[in-house]
Amino acid sequence: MTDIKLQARNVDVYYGQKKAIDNVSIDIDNGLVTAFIGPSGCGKSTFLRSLNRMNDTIADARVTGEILLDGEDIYAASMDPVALRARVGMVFQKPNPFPKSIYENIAYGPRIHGLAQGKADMDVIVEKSLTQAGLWNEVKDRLNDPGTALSGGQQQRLCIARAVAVSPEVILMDEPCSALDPIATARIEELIDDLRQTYAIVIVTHSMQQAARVSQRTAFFHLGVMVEYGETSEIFTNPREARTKDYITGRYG
Ligand SMILES: Nc1ncnc2c1ncn2[C@@H]1O[C@H](COP(=O)(O)OP(=O)(O)OP(=O)(O)O)[C@@H](O)[C@H]1O
Repeated sequence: MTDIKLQARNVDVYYGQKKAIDNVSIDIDNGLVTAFIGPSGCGKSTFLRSLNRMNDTIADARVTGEILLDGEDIYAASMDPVALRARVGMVFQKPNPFPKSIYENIAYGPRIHGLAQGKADMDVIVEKSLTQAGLWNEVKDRLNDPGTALSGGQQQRLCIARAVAVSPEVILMDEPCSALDPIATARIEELIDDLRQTYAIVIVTHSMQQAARVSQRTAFFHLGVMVEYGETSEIFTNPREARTKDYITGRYG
């Protein structure tokens, strides 16, 4: 049985006159990792950003169609984009900790969203978030050190801890390992598998191997169109569309 978290219906995304996403409809399930793959410039990141209205921050970007979170239209006038981005969190390509302490990196979001009753409560949230991101043991004795002093892989786990600290429902990841070495990448991939028990996860990746390792569903994009979407194992072993097959067999990319 599927448990749909996000539904996109006939979504187009424009940058000025240019259409970057053309009529994409997709259901994204709870409890699963969904990977977006496709050649550079096919619109993966653009579509990902439409799922939590990050495109609102780009001056000439425009989204049409419908995106529903638990059946609720995220582009409705009544939807507060800041509250939405707490529910649908995002982790970026390059780790981007705030220039603050490790503790403050985590505490910032819960504080602005009023999620902690006091210091003791905040300490619990900080510990829980860092534990979920697999970072607690490495940083528990230096919570006042700057987040930027951590290694790249640790910084990315700090950013994941920051996203989970506000109790999101969905986590969007835009090539979260592209700046990391193979060992740090493996840790993030393990973490993604743990996190999917709690959050719906959508990951954009350049790496087909990574998509095959971490995801249960894969959507293949090409030239702004979602060509094919299905079970990851099917997409990689038995794609329906010739364009998918050409991509996964390395004919272009
Ligand atoms: N801020 C922007 N303004 C104008 N055009 C943009 C903007 N961002 C992306 N585009 C264009 O939209 C198209 C889709 O880009 P997007 O970054 O979403 O693709 P992508 O599949 O994520 O690519 P990559 O894998 O290289 O990151 C491209 O033609 C790109 O040039």
